[in-house]
Amino acid sequence: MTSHIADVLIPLALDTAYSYAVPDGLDLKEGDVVQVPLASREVVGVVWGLRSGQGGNLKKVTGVVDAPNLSAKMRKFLDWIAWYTLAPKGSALAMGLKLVDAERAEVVRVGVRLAGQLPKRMTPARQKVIEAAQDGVVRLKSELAHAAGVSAGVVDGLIDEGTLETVTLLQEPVAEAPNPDSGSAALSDGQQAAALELIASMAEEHPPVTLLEGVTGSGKTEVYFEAVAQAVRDGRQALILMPEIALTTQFLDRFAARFGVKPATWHSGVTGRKRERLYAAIASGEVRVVAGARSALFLPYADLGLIVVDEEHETAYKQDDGVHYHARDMAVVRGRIENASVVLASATPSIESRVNVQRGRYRHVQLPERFGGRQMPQIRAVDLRRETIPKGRWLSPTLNLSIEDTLGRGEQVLLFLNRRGYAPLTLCRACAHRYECPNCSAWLVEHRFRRSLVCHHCGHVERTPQACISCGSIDSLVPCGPGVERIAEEVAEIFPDKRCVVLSSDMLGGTERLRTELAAIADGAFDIVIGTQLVAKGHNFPLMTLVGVLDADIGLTSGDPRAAERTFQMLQQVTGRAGRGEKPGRALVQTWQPDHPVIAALVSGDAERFYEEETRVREIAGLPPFGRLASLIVSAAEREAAEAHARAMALVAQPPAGVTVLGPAEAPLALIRGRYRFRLLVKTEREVDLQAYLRDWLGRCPKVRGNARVAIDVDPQSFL
Ligand SMILES: Nc1ncnc2c1ncn2[C@@H]1O[C@H](COP(=O)(O)OP(=O)(O)OP(=O)(O)O)[C@@H](O)[C@H]1O
Ligand SMILES: [Zn+2]
Repeated sequence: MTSHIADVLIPLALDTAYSYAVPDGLDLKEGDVVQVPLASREVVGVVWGLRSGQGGNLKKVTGVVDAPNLSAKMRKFLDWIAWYTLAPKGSALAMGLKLVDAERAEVVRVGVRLAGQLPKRMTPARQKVIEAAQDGVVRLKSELAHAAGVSAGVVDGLIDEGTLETVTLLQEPVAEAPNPDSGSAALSDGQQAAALELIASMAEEHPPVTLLEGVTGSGKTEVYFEAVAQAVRDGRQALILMPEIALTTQFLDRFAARFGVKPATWHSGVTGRKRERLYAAIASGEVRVVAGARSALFLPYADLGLIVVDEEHETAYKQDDGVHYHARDMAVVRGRIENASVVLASATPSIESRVNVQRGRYRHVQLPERFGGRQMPQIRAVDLRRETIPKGRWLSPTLNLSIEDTLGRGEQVLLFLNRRGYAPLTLCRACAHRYECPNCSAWLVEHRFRRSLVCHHCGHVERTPQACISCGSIDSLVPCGPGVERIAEEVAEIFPDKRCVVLSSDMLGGTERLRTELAAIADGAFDIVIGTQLVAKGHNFPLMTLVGVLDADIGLTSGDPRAAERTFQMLQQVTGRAGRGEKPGRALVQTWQPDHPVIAALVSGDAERFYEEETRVREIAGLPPFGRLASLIVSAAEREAAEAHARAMALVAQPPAGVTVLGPAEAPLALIRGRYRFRLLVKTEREVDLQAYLRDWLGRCPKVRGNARVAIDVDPQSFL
């Protein structure tokens, strides 16, 4: 008799599957979720492979867990991610395995209703229950007891007597079925043509990746909704990935207007039983459309026909801890494995996706105009070298005039500054002490409203002191530079009778409050909105006609190779919030460098010029997507340990032709959360197998000792 061996992958940072003997009589399939012994514990894992063999001295699989089987496609996807990111396979699995926790498994709900037969012995309490149940409605036992004003025992007694009968209550569906033909949108000709192109491509034998590029306010959402409708008609599932799913009330309403119901949503705020039921319903195919954050990419779809990546250029798609993956790129991989169409939507696509169009790897569908004949905003640079702004103020006279003018017409203004808090740096006027985070190499940011100094990297908070902690002087602290709170103060002084709101991700009241405020802005409840990048993305504020960018240069000076691209995208997005309603919009961009290519391209409205220039710069420098990058961060609690290990790694790098290894160098953020960081950067030509080189190199590296760690980031988006 041949017995079987199961190779079981365990969702821990382990790179190989462990072998177990399959006990007689246990019928296992690949992808089954099982329980196995590991060291002295029992853990859950997934059968990654099955083979015949004796396995005499192997430990045995304990049993099968009642959780959806992980399909071959899903396992292939997870293997691929582990290969690409160099993460342990078990860590990739951990992202894909959201187990049904047996202890919290849903209790079947039982209801009762009148069956007719009277009890042999009638009591006043029983009489009350029978009266309360007279209407024949099915109620939970506890509800009926409550309605009758008796204890649950009385209800139980009547069940035993046959007076009441029990009925298993149906669970509410996790998500209702979207109707693809519910509120068919009246698309513009341009939208119609774009939608048809997407739909046609879905029927191809190997569905392509399409870049859906449309200017801000062109109505991309309505276009990809048509592709979603097609997936639903085809009986397949659709996934819409979004960077800020928690703030998308407007989006959910638009979905409901088109499909009759809201989509299922998946993000970290969906917890407990809801999460488990959703997971199971996605695996069974019951849930047809999911709108979710990047983690929704790891759900076990039964038959995925379409993936939309909305705002595909967003940095929020990159996960920068644990498994370092980019959800946009992994969506393309998953689409290929599932034979699903992939639509990347953006008004400001990444250079990567643009180049993929040029290389013929992606299709290109464009919407060059705004929906409903609306005009793009007029954008002007305000040259800060020519403006006289009083010390401690940031709004230029030119901007102030425009604000006044706009408010005078009863329209809305957005002031954009991508800095949270009151001031990015605090120093002592007496001794020049600068307030710095004890755990990170970063200044503490003053949050005046909370009366505290906060580290934006590790969350360290201290109360803003009355006396300088260094020299003891009283009232000597000065804020340097502006954050949104400080701008709000200035605005309140200049426009005292206007309704003003500050929006940033650290707002008190959290997501719930943000949602309310965003809706209030759309309804015109505020005159002036001051916000960080949070307000720049995706929102539709119909009354907003003026956008003022307070400091367009902030992002341009960082050493990040993507600084220009990021700044361009951000400015294009935020200025794109102006003039989306009936009235035309304009934008004023305060800058010290009006001739900078990014600012010049923005003002001229010639995005093409920017893309061409930036693509050329990347090509000459051999930067992505013309070359490949990986960053290795070595960190440790002691600076010497981190540096020594990074140096030891560099010694055995042995880069072959086409590969350059730079560093180690102290990372720009040399200390985060009490860990010192050194960085090695690998740069290769495009044809080089980067992963193979990295594996080879890591194989030669000395073992990490103590608390040192090496984090590998393929295609890094952050260079801090
Ligand atoms: N076919 C349509 N019928 C009615 N309204 C539409 C239609 N298409 C778009 N709109 C409206 O036009 C506005 C802009 O659309 P949408 O938000 O989809 O633009 P977008 O291309 O996603 O822009 P951005 O990239 O700036 O977020 C919205 O208010 C939307 O409701
Ligand atoms: Zn810190």
